Amino acid sequence: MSGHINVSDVTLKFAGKTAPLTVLDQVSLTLSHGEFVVLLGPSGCGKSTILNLVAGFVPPDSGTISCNDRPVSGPGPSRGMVFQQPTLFPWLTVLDNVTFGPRMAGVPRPEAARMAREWLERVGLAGFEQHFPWQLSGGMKQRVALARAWLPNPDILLMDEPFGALDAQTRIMMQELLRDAWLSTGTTVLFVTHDVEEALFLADRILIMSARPGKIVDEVVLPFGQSRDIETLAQSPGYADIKQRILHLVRTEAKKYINPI
Ligand SMILES: Nc1ncnc2c1ncn2[C@@H]1O[C@H](COP(=O)(O)OP(=O)(O)OP(=O)(O)O)[C@@H](O)[C@H]1O
Repeated sequence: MSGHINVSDVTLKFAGKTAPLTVLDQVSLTLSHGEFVVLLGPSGCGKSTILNLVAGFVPPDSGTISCNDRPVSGPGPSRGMVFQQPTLFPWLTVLDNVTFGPRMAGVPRPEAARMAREWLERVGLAGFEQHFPWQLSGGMKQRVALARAWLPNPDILLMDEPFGALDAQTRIMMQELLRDAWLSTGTTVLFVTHDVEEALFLADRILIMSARPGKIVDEVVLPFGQSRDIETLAQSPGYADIKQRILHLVRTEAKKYINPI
């Protein structure tokens, strides 16, 4: 099925100083087509590693990962990735950055440019096609990264704290932009953040991870519906209780780093 992610019993170890470091311990999670799922958990618990596994950048030591019912054996165009740093090519214009992937995949330049202009307009960058990355603010660069990730129409977007480096106001605008784009495309999104309010605005479902070795320890399904207003969401019934529950879960796990059991 398109946009479906299945991570089953995945364990991953990295080489440590003296012994292998178990980063993920029998992690399982499933995302349905079009779902927006946020991973929350203490620093170092393996959130980015889960994205890297689903992206196909690293293989698991054991367990299986499949997307669209096919085993993941490497990166592929059905899975886009957005990082905290926008990683644009500094020597290419905005338009050439956004069309780079499709052009490499053989899409004719005029067709790639037409699609890129559509996406640049959607992310509020019409008129900036010929600018270079150094002429853009951090938020504008991240808009370019969003347009670039969405242009090939991926089934799945993997987002690793994409707004973590932005100021509070820009961050809110980017969250609204992302939610609108997600609602209109139906792309499945797996999103990593440390920000509980960001998770509450964006997600259908929040998965809470334990301290390392990472496991999924809890799941919160958000009852706020599709239509969310970032200014008034906090007044929704249940918001304060859900936020408190999530903060408690995340803080409990984070404290295990400070006071390991
Ligand atoms: N390539 C690697 N080689 C060795 N260790 C690694 C590698 N990548 C990640 N790690 C270790 O694996 C653990 C999990 O890293 P990961 O980046 O997935 O955590 P995270 O939950 O995303 O953290 P943060 O929230 O701080 O970004 C960390 O202890 C990290 O040092």
